[in-house]
Amino acid sequence: MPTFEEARRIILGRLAPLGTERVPLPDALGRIIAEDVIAPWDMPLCDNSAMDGFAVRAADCATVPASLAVTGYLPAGGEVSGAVTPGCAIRIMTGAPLPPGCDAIVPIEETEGSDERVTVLSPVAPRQHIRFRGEDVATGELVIPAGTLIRPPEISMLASFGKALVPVHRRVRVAILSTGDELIELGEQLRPGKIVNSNALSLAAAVRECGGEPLILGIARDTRESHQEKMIEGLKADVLITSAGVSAGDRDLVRDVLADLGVEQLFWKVEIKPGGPTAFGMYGAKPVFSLPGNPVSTMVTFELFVRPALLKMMGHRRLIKPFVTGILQEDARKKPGKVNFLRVRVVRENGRYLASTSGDQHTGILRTMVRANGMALLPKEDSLIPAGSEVAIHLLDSDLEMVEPD
Ligand SMILES: Nc1nc2c(c(=O)[nH]1)N[C@H]1C(S)=C(S)[C@@H](COP(=O)(O)OP(=O)(O)OC[C@H]3O[C@@H](n4cnc5c(N)ncnc54)[C@H](O)[C@@H]3O)O[C@H]1N2
Ligand code: MOO
Repeated sequence: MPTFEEARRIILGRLAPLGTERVPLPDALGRIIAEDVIAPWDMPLCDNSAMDGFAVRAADCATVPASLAVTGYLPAGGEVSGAVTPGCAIRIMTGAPLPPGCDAIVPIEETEGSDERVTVLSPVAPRQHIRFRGEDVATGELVIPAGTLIRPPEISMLASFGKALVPVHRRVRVAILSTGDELIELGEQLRPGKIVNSNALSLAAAVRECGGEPLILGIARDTRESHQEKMIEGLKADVLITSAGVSAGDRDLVRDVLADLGVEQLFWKVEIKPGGPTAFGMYGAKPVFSLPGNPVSTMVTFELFVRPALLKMMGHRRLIKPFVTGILQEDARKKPGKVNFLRVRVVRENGRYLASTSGDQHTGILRTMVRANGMALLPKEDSLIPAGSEVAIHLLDSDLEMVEPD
């Protein structure tokens, strides 16, 4: 039985980034850029003013106060019409192109005067408050290397260089199939023995959260025919995730039917709890994840196995959430033999992560997952991890690092 790290290596070893597409710039947020971006022109494109004030010749202001005649006005977006001549200044706004003849900008606060004449009050150094052509990026420079995650700053840079369409790795299309006769869909009348197909929705949300496109296939009933029909549909997507029907029950048909359809199983069962019965296979180049049905196990195994896989397929290089070291706040007990992921509530105090159990750790208890914002790794052979021990924790949400305003 593989450890969870071995299982993840098997999965990632089989996957490669999907192809690329060109998308409108506003839609590129969160995607991975697929080609290097080289600056097609200098940025800024011309020398311009960094301040609202006056374009001057520094030599004219060698001794202050210096009185100069105002001979023009250049707003941002304005066109240069005349030069700054000796003894003169041009009123200029931030971003306006520099008129010839000037070699410094004096901020308005350092002057006084009327529309016709200005008095410069403070000493002026040549080149002050000028943004020079190409000082940000020069033509031909590599500004965004392929493989970069597109965030608002990359959007800004791409927009500045006129890139209306951006080459990015494709979003992964992920088919989600729930299995089981006990399932009803959200909105249907609930009755004893039936449960809402919540896994389809939590999985779709998790897929969307990491940038993929979920395709919910609905419910396969506990017959081979129903499984087959839905799985054939699901295998048309880039990835198929099934939930439930993967342990030892007499109706656990998932692995059998997948095998009949030509999915090569690479592992079944991983040395973890929750999530032990997870299976993984490949259908050609397409990964197929068979996650256990308990909603908690479904979400934990998504985190450990599916998220890194989807990220890799979408061109990401950083695939795995890091562990932080936390301090366990109470004793934790487990059976030896498997790594356990303890659902924990983590708080940050004086730079340390303090982790308390979020409650009953049975896999059937969903509330404990809702309360958790981390998963603490309890080592395979331990049976008692005493309060005060250091544990490795995967943080599940970034909200933890935020603080409330005073
Ligand atoms: N004899 C054994 N029994 C079980 C084993 C085992 O090794 N031997 N493993 C247990 C473990 S661990 C888990 S986890 C579960 C996983 O079982 P399955 O993946 O086959 O899932 P089911 O038994 O069909 O369902 C488990 C549980 O989850 C509920 N469920 C299923 N689908 C959904 C859904 N779409 N949305 C919400 N909830 C769902 C289902 O009703 C069950 O309560 O097996 C143990 N048994
Ligand atoms: O894998 Mo099951 O999730 O241990 O309960």
